Formats: sequence, C-alpha cells, structure tokens
Amino acid sequence: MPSPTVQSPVTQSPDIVCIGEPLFELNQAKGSEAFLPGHGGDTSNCAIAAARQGASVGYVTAVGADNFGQSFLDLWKKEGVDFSAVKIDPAAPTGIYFVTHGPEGHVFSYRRAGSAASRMTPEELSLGYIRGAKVIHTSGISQAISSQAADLVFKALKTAREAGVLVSYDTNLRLRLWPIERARAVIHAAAALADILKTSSDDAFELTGEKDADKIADFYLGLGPKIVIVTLGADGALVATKEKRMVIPAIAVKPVDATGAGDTFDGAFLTEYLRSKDAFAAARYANAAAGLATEGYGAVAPMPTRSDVEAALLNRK
Ligand SMILES: Nc1ncnc2c1ncn2[C@@H]1O[C@H](COP(=O)(O)OP(=O)(O)O)[C@@H](O)[C@H]1O
Ligand SMILES: O=C(O)C(=O)C[C@H](O)[C@H](O)COP(=O)(O)O
Repeated sequence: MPSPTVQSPVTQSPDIVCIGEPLFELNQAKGSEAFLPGHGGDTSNCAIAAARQGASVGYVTAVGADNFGQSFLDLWKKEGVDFSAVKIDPAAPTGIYFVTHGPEGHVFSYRRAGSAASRMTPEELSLGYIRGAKVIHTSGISQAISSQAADLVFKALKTAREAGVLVSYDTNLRLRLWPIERARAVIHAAAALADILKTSSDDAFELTGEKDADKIADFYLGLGPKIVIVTLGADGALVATKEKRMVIPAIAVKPVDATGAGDTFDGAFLTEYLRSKDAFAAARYANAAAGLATEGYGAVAPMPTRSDVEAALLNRK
C-alpha cells in the first residue's frame, strides 16, 4: 500500500496551527433540490476564518489523492493557509458531509469513515511545526474521527504545552461520531491541557449536564484553561477568566445557515487575541465575524474578511 506524502518540507511555522479534518461539503439550500458544493470541516474552517482576518495560519491534516482533496489544496492556497504539513494519502478518500436544513436548524450527514484524516498517526506529527507556532487549535471532532487521530491530538497538545505554545480547544461535540461517555472523557482530558477552551451551550449541556452559562464556565475553568468561552447563538458569547466574566452580545444578522459560525468565531477570536491579548475585545470581534458567517449557505463561502467585520462592528448593533 502506498504511504502518505507530505506536500513540501516545512520551513517556518505559521502563528496559528490548526489540526483536524477537512470535509468536502454538499449543502442543500432551503426549498431547493440541489446540493451546493463547498468546503467544511471545523478546523479547516477555523484556519480559513483566521486567514481572512489577516492571520498567519497553517493546517495539519491528511486528504485523499482525489478531486475533493485537490479542491482543498487549491482552496488553502487561494486563502493563504499554509499546507506544507498536509499529507496526501493515496489509499484513503477525503471526507465528505451533507448539510440539510430542518426545523431544528442544520443537520450533518457524514461520509468520512476510513478517511485520509482518520488514518493520521501520532508518529506522523511534525513536532517542529507545533513548537514553532504561537497557538495551536484543535477540537473534539479532530479527536472523534479515530483513536489514532485522538492520540495525535493529545501528542500535539502536550508538545505545545511543553514548548510554551498556547493551546486552543473547541469541544465541538458530534455524537454521531462517538458515544457521550468516550467523548466526555477525551474532551475533558484535552480541556485540561488547553489555555483557551470554547464550548457552546448545547455541547456543554451534553458534556456537563449544566444549562447555566456561568456554571458551565466555572466547570471548565476548574479543569485548567485560563479563558473559557461559551457561545450562546443569537445571544453572543460568555467570556470568562478567573478574574472577570462578561456576556458579549451578538450583532444583528439575518441568519440562513449557521454552519461554520462557531469555527469562524474560533478563527477570528484567535487572530484578535494574538494581536491584543484581550479576550473580551477578541470575543467582540469574533461575535461579529461569526454573525456575518450565518448570513449565507455553507461553512466557508459566507466567512467575512477583516474589512467586512470592521464595517459590521461600526454599523450593526
Ligand atoms: N442568530 C445569530 N445572530 C447573531 N450571531 C449568531 C447567531 N447564531 C450564531 N451567531 C454567532 O455565532 C457564534 C456561534 O454560534 P453557536 O450557535 O453558539 O455555536 P456553534 O455554531 O458552535 O453551535 C455565536 O456566539 C454568535 O457569535
Ligand atoms: O461536523 C463536522 O465534523 C464538521 O467539521 C462539519 C462542519 O463544517 C463543522 O462542524 C461546522 O461547525 P460549526 O462552526 O460548529 O457549525
């Protein structure tokens, strides 16, 4: 069986390194028969959102030697996301998902079992790429896709911590990928290694049994992260540190598809946090970016650029 190849030798690490799985997207707009092609995958979304805000970003993943993998390589190139650490696995496909829209919001249907990214192993991780970053970002999805991917993520988290690289983690709970008991154990072990932990009120309810955002923040601060963010959909996000906490309101939007909103929040937040080291200002910026991302179909297509976000912060309340 042919072995995976890396795109090109790694020279210098970008500031933000995301780790996980890209998913080719087929998204059915409301009232339409057709599925619009696009790009998703939470950590790829985060990388692209950060690049659109002007950050230096790279991605650690694997894609298949197929058209969908190639379309991601083309996308990352166009968006300015460094893909020198992306592997091409000739023996496995790029993951795919369908998005449909029902009364409860979007529904994801995955075709990703045995995907190239799920076959990544901890031994393949470029430690230098992790050590040279300012922050790494990964998620519950990145750990749900296979036990070897979960191990790779733990290795990345430990490597980053030892090197003094900030760790950002999004719980992104997907119960179609793993049972709640394993999800809870893995996600909370990873959260204990994170500096910045983002969850949503829905994820946190499943993971902790708590509905109240303050109690959710207390729970996750208790695991070790210095900054906890609980996203609250149209109500914005609670940002909590040990010293201070505040709900940052969302901006007014006309939402059509929230796919990728949380990931856009992550990418915009990390970009701004690296600039200002102010989690509350970064969350204000990230709320505006994530709100704008709900106004179009698909994860990547409606993601705003910095000038879109700055205009929204001035003009929309
Ligand atoms: N209806 C909305 N109006 C304004 N902003 C929104 C809306 N829905 C989502 N957002 C923005 O997207 C962020 C993430 O949304 P949320 O639904 O909480 O998380 P996730 O997409 O991860 O499930 C919110 O914190 C907010 O900034
Ligand atoms: O579910 C997965 O595994 C994916 O990666 C597909 C989606 O692109 C993200 O889940 C979107 O994430 P949100 O920003 O939370 O809407």
